[in-house]
Amino acid sequence: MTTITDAWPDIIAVVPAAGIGSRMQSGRPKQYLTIGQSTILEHSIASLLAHPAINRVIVVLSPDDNYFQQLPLANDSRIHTVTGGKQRADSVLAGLQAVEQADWALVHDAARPCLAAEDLSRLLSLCRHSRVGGILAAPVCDTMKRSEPGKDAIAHTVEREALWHALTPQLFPLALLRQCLERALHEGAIITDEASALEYCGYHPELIAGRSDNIKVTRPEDLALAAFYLTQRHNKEYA
Ligand SMILES: Nc1ccn([C@@H]2O[C@H](COP(=O)(O)OP(=O)(O)OP(=O)(O)O)[C@@H](O)[C@H]2O)c(=O)n1
Ligand SMILES: C[C@](O)(CO)[C@H](O)COP(=O)(O)O
Repeated sequence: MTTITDAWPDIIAVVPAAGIGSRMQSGRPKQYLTIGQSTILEHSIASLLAHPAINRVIVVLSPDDNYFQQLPLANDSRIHTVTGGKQRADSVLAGLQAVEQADWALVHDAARPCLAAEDLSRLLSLCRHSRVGGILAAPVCDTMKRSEPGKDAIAHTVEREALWHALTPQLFPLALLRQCLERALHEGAIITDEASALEYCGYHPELIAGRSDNIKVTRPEDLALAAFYLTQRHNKEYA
């Protein structure tokens, strides 16, 4: 039986999908490349809508996007679209500013199609006890080097204890995230994920250890890896 305490707060998902995927070197924006019968964007959104707490998604599109309207998603009443901006953070803020009412904002890259249900569930549990929110992240396993400025030469090794790869989704109180992003961008801060906007404003978001196969499809070799992970996950053949 579902009691009041089991009810989820009002969560809006925002999916930044307005990039051009230049590092992918493909003929179309990478979020519209296909794995199996679906685009990377569709896989990413499906992983969110598979959770009972997520029933509203704002997809942030490039003003030049000619692909989204061709997808079945375009007719899904749970999904709305807005136009993005020059940088990822501008696109995320555009999505957040289009939200009239929600308690929490869950931001997930369109380019991360391999999100596991158990990781999403563990991240979402933050909204039952956290006041700041947090992110999925994977502990660094390789030795990390910093290069000499402008040279492919090692300056020094970076201590990897307590070093994490930030992933998405990232989950924050909507009002707090919107306020921090607006301030950080207005003040010219370099913001590459939502957590960095909160850090800029003095907050310390929680880290939720997530699977390292929640990859962001960024370079050409990532597409086959994402297909492998999705095949493994769904025991289906994604040709
Ligand atoms: N102005 C931008 C830039 C990026 N993104 C989205 O943010 C996510 C992560 O960004 P990234 O992997 O850098 O995507 P691109 O910017 O498209 O890739 P590249 O930097 O190679 O051009 C992607 O889903 C991308 O579509 C966005 O919504 N708006
Ligand atoms: C948000 C992110 O995926 C966390 O690692 C990453 O910062 C996106 O960076 P990008 O250069 O916009 O892909």
